[in-house]
Amino acid sequence: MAKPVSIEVWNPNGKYRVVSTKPMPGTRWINLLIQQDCRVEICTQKKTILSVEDIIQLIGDKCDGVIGQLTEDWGEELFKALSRAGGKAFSNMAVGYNNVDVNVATKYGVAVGNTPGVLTETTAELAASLTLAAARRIVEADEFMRAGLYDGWLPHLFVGNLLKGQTVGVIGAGRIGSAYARMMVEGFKMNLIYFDLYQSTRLEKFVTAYGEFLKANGEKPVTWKRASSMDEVLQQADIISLHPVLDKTTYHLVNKERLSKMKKEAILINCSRGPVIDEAALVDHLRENPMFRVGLDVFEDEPYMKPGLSEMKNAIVVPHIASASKWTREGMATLAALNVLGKIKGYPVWFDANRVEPFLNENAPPPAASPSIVNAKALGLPVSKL
Ligand SMILES: NC(=O)c1ccc[n+]([C@@H]2O[C@H](COP(=O)([O-])OP(=O)(O)OC[C@H]3O[C@@H](n4cnc5c(N)ncnc54)[C@H](O)[C@@H]3O)[C@@H](O)[C@H]2O)c1
Ligand SMILES: O=C(O)[C@H](O)CO
Repeated sequence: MAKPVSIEVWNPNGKYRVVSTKPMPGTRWINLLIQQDCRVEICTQKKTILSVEDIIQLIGDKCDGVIGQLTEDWGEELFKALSRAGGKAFSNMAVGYNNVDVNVATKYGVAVGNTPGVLTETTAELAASLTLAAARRIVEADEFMRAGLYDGWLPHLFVGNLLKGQTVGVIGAGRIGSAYARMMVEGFKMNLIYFDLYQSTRLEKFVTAYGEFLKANGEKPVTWKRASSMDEVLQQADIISLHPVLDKTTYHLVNKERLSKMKKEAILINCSRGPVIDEAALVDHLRENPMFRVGLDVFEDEPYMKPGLSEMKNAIVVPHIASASKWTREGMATLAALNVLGKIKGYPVWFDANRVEPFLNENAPPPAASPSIVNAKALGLPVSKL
């Protein structure tokens, strides 16, 4: 029998019981739920990753909806428990939902929400930060300084890579991949090569227009290319940033063979999901190719790193913080809460999950809709443009 989990309760007399498996940033999300007659219970247990048993306890006998986290395993057991408690809504506080078995949720009639859009720029900015940190060896140089090793300027000290004029490769040019591509192209005048299952016409138009602007100003224009295979990106790019969803097609997308196709001095960035890279193969590659560098926000077996990774000087590692800006995290909490609230209240689903701004405006009430429900079609939920 699992130990009881500690909770904090808001609006105890609310009609609908909504559980959040973690305290989330800001208070707007709590207020929005309370205003719509919800009793909000927040798990305050000092345990980073809750087990399935912990969450079943939190769900209890009566629960209308749950806001959960990407560290939780939302499959048969949890959706069964939620459905048994009368629950009809779940939302991840994340855009990625590879921790959720959506088919199982649909089977139990539970809507599954996620939080796209609000984290696009914040996540792309972290990918850009890792790119710069890796290119200019900032973490190594910082450690060197703090260790008291600096005894004067030297021509060879921490020489890194210039980005201007080099080629940035993006795998998965969706919301975040495209935002990152624009930052690198516009900010550092890099040429773009990308691979995605779909064409990103907006991104291509952006690079073309910026190239024309540069040309008109007497500068070398930037260029773009849509690669016909991922290997083309790996072979041609100097910087490669991974932004696909994690699913069966992207598991170990970057493996030993693909690493060997990349330039010896390339930089690989991953702010998508850890299992997109075969991390053990990456450690070997880093060991054998000291000029190859990586910037990683995500890991295959989070919270752990594969043996050897933490010792590699040519790796920069941060703990899954890509969406960690205050505005974004508060916005994610709001979108997740509104996903759950919308289903509970019987509201329709918002017509475009990418246009979430009306839900984030603190000075106006949000639309009466769920911002983003990934199984809306399968559940036959109505769609609305309000
Ligand atoms: N590190 C973090 O904190 C963090 C933050 C936000 C998102 N993410 C991750 O980033 C992912 C992408 O988010 P998004 O909002 O840009 O999603 P998105 O759906 O807009 O973009 C994903 C893109 O990947 C492409 N894709 C899918 N399979 C592919 C394949 N096999 N090869 C190449 N491209 C493929 C899709 O066509 C799509 O364009 C999320 O699913 C999540 O896992 C991580
Ligand atoms: O998928 C997501 O949203 C991230 O991993 C956390 O922001």
